[in-house]
Amino acid sequence: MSCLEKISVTDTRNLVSVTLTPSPSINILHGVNGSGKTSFLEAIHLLGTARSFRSTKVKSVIRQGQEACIVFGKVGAGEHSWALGVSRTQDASCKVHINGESARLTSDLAAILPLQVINPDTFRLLEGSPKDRRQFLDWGVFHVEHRFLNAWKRAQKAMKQRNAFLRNSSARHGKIADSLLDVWNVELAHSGEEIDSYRQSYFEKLKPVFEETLAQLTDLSDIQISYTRGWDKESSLREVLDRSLKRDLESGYTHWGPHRADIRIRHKGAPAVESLSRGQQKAVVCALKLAQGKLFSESKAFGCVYLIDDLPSELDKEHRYKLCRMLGNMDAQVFITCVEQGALADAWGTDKDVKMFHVEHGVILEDSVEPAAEASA
Ligand SMILES: Nc1ncnc2c1ncn2[C@@H]1O[C@H](COP(=O)(O)OP(=O)(O)OP(=O)(O)O)[C@@H](O)[C@H]1O
Repeated sequence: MSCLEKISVTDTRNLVSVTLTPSPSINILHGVNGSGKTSFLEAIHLLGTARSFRSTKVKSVIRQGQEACIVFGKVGAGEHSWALGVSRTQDASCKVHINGESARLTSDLAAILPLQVINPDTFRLLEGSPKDRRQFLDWGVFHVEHRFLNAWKRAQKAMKQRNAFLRNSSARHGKIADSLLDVWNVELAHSGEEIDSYRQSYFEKLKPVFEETLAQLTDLSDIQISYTRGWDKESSLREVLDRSLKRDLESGYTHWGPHRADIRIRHKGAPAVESLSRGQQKAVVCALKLAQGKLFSESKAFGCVYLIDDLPSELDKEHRYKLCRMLGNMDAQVFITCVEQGALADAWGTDKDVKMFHVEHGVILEDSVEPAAEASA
């Protein structure tokens, strides 16, 4: 599995200077509200993506009064090991180092430290916009299909150019304009079909794993998930782009394409968000995230790292413990936050390497091992 063997965090929210040696399996961070638990997960996220999962404004992540936040980590995956370093400064600049060398692409970080986040935002998979579900889907596709990123970039570029053309009425006349539009239509149609084929084949693998995971987690039945590609399933994207040109010109943007893909999640035929309780919704979104982690580790020689903020919230004891055991059985390193130390204390058997950390005013200390346990060790 991909495993964070050591991490040092400096000036990230209320964490002044924290160094931890986590368990390769389960790590629990407990402490009262505002102590710095989520900030620690955020620091791991910075290390794996150079971004926060809480805010698009990097300034809010840097400790007040400081110039930069810095996170270092040592990551082991199979036989390989990497030293990662990420720093973000007040002027929004970003420095990424991989094994001492400066790296340009944050996608390089994501490939080394693949992260799965489960937090209150994860509910957006049900209640959010198609963009949230596309991002979820594309995380999986990106990690299993290396050609996806290139196709995605090509589609983004072609879409941007096509939309600029649609909006610019003075540039829309004459033969040159027609041939330019044709170039972008061809490029968008080509890359869009390619993206769809990767998404479709990933979704076909994800669906049964999701259904099996959900059945293990809850007795909820009648949940259906389906993939829609973003344009009429009977026609090629090229045909659809040509057909919708008049409408696209009127509104100044491209109506159909891979940017409209979505995953539909329904319960008894209606949108799941409308009929499921909050706890049932959490079970569904957790099953989606767990399924994605399982597929990931099947396709790679290593598993991903889970960041789970406030695991106990919304779940009763039975579902909480089921989720914990399923996480424990996965090929994954897990970081969980909770308020009460006892909330998850006996969720795993003694065979699991569980480390508990107490978080208080931005200081994180590993819980001392019970004297009795020490004596018998
Ligand atoms: N840029 C910053 N500089 C310094 N402190 C900050 C900054 N941003 C947030 N804080 C403070 O950091 C503390 C830690 O917040 P965090 O969200 O990590 O707490 P938490 O332990 O996850 O709490 P909860 O259980 O309520 O989710 C809070 O007291 C917050 O006010």
